[in-house]
Amino acid sequence: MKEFTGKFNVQSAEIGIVVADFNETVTKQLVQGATEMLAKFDLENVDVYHVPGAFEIPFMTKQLLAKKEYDGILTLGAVIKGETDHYDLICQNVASGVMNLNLTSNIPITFGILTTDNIEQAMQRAGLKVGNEGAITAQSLLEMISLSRQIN
Ligand SMILES: Nc1c(NC[C@H](O)[C@H](O)[C@H](O)CO)[nH]c(=O)[nH]c1=O
Ligand SMILES: CC(=O)[C@@H](O)COP(=O)(O)O
Repeated sequence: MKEFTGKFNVQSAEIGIVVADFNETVTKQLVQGATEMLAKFDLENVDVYHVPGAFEIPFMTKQLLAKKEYDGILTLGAVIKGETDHYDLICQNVASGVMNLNLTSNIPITFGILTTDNIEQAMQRAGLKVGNEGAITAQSLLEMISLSRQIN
């Protein structure tokens, strides 16, 4: 039996980050967590693209897939429930948009977009008690890049 894991052939990987500035108090922490994780693997040549909100993430990601040569793309955002069903529409469409791009591109795209009931839950997942989703998503991206390199 031959097993493949994503541990960790990521030398010189070119990474793009697409981050939504909506709920910036949270998302800037996600970017920090992600960039600190990437720096642990000496990956400091990271491009960060800021979009207004999570809904704009799939479009910007699609643009990067068409115009840049990244080894992987990281999407970061924080969608926090309000009084209306706007939250549900954004979450569903952004998640399916990112997944569709994953399935049609030849590089991995990871999903670091928080979808929470309130700001407290989001902050907990941006570096407080429950870890940093940006760091977690960055590590997942590196594993996928490494795995891709092993099979290509
Ligand atoms: N309410 C949140 C939004 N809303 C904005 C949308 O993402 C989008 O920018 C707007 O509808 C214009 O197209 N975005 C978030 O990232 N987080 C939210 O909680
Ligand atoms: C996720 C959202 O779009 C949400 O924050 C908007 O709030 P509301 O539903 O109260 O308009």
